[in-house]
Amino acid sequence: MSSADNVDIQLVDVTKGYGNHLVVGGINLVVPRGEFVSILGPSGCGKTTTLNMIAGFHEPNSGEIRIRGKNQVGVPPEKRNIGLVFQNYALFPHMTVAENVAFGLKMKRKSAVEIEEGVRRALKSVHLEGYETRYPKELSGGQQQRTALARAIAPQPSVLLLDEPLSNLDLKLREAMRIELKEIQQQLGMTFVYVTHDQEEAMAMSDRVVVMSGGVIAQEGRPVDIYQNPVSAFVADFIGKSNLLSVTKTENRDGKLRLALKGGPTLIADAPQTAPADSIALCCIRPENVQLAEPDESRENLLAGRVDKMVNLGAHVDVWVDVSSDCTVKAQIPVRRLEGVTVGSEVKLRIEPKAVQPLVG
Ligand SMILES: Nc1ncnc2c1ncn2[C@@H]1O[C@H](COP(=O)(O)OP(=O)(O)OP(=O)(O)O)[C@@H](O)[C@H]1O
Repeated sequence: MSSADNVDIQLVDVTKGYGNHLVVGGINLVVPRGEFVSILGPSGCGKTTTLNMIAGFHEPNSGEIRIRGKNQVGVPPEKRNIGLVFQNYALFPHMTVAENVAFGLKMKRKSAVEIEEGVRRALKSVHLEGYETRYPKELSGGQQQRTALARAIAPQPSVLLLDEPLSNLDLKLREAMRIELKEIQQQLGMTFVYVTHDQEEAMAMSDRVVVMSGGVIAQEGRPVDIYQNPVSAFVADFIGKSNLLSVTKTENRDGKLRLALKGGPTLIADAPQTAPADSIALCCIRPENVQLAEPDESRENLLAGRVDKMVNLGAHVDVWVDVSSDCTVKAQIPVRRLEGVTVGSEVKLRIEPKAVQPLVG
């Protein structure tokens, strides 16, 4: 945990409800300075409500929101030293790019020289030098979003809050902007809190991902850790692709966790065990961690089965293998490894114990 003076945002037991509907159910979060944090979750899980409370548009029912150590409850948005880039936070159409970017600096009553310098610096950060005199309608979607970003960062806020800022852009531009946003954030060294329902976006840009479900934090951590060690079926399913296989019996023998899958086959799991053996109801295996074994291979964690379905996706093939009448495992196999394998083939799958993640139901 970072020391207190290195923390930009802290949420302490924050709750928010509308009528008797609790939409944020007691959130604790610490965002250190310079971190890119994504709040990720399905529609309605409370992401925007959480961001709006940090911004000051909504007050929490209970708990504290601290920015750089100071409780912000009761402090209006314009006094919070935050920048905002929201999907619907449109540019002023009657103002040029430079005037849009100057807006926040003017509100802060900066001098003409400071405004000019601030606009120049912000436009340089987002690679829009030369566009100063254009109007928003003369810009592409990506350029408009970069202008909105420049407008938000020009007053040099402590923290930038972004709510689905890329969702109106087409896929190609969205992917390009992900890389650009991350680079800009790193160059500025500014704290970014980014709300999205797009797990790829969150994984690609964030230092840390906070997964929300039903108004609470389901898991938080580095993208790689969340991907490799989801703590629940919800997180495993929401982040990336996964096999979620039913476990009928769990046994801890010789220091190894043995999971009996529905229909008979057993897998050994070598993953941090976060729950008692008898509460484990599922295991998560990522399809890319399932390999084709040699026919004569003999070792632990081999599953024999019959190919049920194959979908060729170019570089790899998704292969569904029935390993019992009640259990199908999906594997992602490089095309070159699949010679001679067709639907109906008998195959053997190999899954490393560290790729088997036990989960409670
Ligand atoms: N002003 C309001 N009055 C009543 N209910 C609200 C209000 N604002 C949000 N809600 C409810 O709170 C819940 C969380 O909404 P929120 O916008 O935070 O979700 P979200 O995770 O950001 O979803 P999305 O990705 O769809 O924007 C939803 O069930 C929503 O209907």
